[in-house]
Amino acid sequence: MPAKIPATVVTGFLGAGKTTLIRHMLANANGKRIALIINEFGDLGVDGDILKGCGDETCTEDDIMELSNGCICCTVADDFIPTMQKLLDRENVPDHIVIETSGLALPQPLVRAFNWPEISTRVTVDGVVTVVDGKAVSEGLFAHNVAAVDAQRKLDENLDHETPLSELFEDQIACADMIIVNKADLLGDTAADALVAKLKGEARDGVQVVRASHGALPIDVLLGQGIGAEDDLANRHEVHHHHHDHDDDHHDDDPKDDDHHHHHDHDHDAFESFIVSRDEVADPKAYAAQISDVIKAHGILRLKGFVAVTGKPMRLTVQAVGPRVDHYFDQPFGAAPRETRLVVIGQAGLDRAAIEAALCA
Ligand SMILES: Nc1nc2c(ncn2[C@@H]2O[C@H](COP(=O)(O)OP(=O)(O)OP(=O)(O)O)[C@@H](O)[C@H]2O)c(=O)[nH]1
Repeated sequence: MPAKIPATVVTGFLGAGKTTLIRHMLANANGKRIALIINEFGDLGVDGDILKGCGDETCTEDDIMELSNGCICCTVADDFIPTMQKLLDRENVPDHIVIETSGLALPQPLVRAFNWPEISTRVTVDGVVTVVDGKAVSEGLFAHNVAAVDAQRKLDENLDHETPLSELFEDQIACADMIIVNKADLLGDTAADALVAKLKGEARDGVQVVRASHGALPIDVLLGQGIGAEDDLANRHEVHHHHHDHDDDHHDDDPKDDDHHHHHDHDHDAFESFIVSRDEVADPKAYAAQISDVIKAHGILRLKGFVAVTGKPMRLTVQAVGPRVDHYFDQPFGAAPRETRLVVIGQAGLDRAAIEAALCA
């Protein structure tokens, strides 16, 4: 039987730096043929576009597959498994598969999907890499947004009850084989070391915790862990499910049963996303400041997309994680329509009309 193809799952909260890390990895692939599967939250394929537009010969459009919007654990049969099969049936099979989950995904259901008979004999989970926004986490947040997290806490009657954000974060840590404390450039050495030590204490035994800036890590550190995570699910507790569902002892490896069982254990409605379109923008710097104000006023967790700037053939890529807004011209619009489109992601209950109005002003 041919050796199984290794697949690495890259997970981590919204804006932690998953796409940046993958981009660095592709640019330094040393001839390894890597196929990518991307699962984004929000209908606008920003991460896919950024990766396809990066110009590295190692990431051609052919090697990037996007899962349709949605929660992986509920679309395994319709979306993930067929996508994997397509990839595995190619003549030119990849050396390695990298899967970027949405920042709001629980990694466990995805790892569990590797036990489905349709793919279990042909691929294995090489390892789960969890990217952490070091700056946000060392400030006591898992998203760089005090207002949103505080608002959520206030809604909680029982102080001990975890917020959906911290549940996600804990699940992503509990499933990790390697934790990347990213954005180390924004932390002092002392704070970075303290966070590494703290996460080492929280992670399972033997989990590596490493620091990085802009996801710059050697490919040999990230890939080739050889863990076989799908055989080790029982050790990757889903914090949320254990605490809140005491009848749940279904942590065996029957994938279909488990998938069904978890179908609605987590609340998809806890988060929402929509796209805002507008006409051209005159001044990129002023518009970035405007976006930052809107984010603060409305507790938006993540905002990203492309902006058409008057007189510029290049598109302006906008990336906001909490109130910190990055913007840069990355490439010409090319065949894509010359328009401004931004995806807004936040906890449910965003004031869409007001946000649209403020972003279009
Ligand atoms: N200062 C700093 N910024 C970073 C670093 N890594 C990523 N960023 C920036 O953080 C923003 C989000 O990075 P992405 O790589 O898109 O994050 P992501 O985890 O893929 O985001 P989602 O897919 O939306 O969950 C971008 O503006 C990046 O340039 C880092 O190490 N340091």
